[in-house]
Amino acid sequence: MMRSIAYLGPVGTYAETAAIHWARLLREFTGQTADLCPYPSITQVLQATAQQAACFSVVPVENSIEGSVTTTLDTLWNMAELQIHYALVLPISHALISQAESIEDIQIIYSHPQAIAQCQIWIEKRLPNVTLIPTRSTTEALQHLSANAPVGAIASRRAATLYNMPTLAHPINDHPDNCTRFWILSRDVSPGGSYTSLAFSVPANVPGALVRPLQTCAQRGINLSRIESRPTKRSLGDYLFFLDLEGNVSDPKLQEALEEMQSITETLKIFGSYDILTITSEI
Ligand SMILES: O=C(O)C(=O)C[C@]1(C(=O)O)C=C[C@@H](O)C=C1
Repeated sequence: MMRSIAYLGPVGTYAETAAIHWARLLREFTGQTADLCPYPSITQVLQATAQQAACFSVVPVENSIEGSVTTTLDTLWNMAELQIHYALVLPISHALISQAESIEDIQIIYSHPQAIAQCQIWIEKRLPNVTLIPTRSTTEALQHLSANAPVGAIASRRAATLYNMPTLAHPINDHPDNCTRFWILSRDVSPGGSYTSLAFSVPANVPGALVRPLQTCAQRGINLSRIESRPTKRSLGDYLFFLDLEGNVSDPKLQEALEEMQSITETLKIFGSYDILTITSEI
């Protein structure tokens, strides 16, 4: 059966690279083939699977330099249907792409805010007066390039090749080991694995409101590998908490912790248990 994988497009994004790797892994694991469907925003990528237009959504969730991709976390919180099947960690290496004669000629740089943030020090040093304009993806930025305008885009070298555009500098990310974690989500129950992700809101902003849910894990020796807070958007100072735990939902210890957590949180959403794969091969 042909399946479809939704990703943040257009063709040439880092999310597409993650989706291509996922299509390969899916073929290896299950023998199933999949076609790739680009969407213009992360929200639409997630909605595609929630609304059954796609079987999987591939979305960035965290970057080693810039931290969380907040659109992914905020959209998932409002979407009960999706479960994480795998996490893929990909190396991210940015290029400055432009038809300008030299780097110093560039007056405007377009890119995805995450990519701009990952190259802040380089931009400050080489182009301190440049105007930075956010786009919905790194390859969307390439659409603004022109031979007659002093503009540049930050995207991958793969994107530069695909769109036949010159690379003026590479790599320009501020840290060489830059990598982004992507989640592969589906409506099906997650397969299980070494990590469990969840999010909760707390009943009231009172002492212990956060510590009590965390203690359910600490008391059972369950390691917390990540915690992130996001505003509930209900009122200032009111937060949701996203946790990654080491362990599988089916572990009795984790089951007990989650049952207790359920009783002391306002809303608890469990996004499933999955394994993390680090991708080093090129596509
Ligand atoms: O714009 C892209 O190419 C994306 O795939 C999005 C995205 C992100 O949102 O984090 C993915 C990886 C990089 O961290 C930069 C941008």
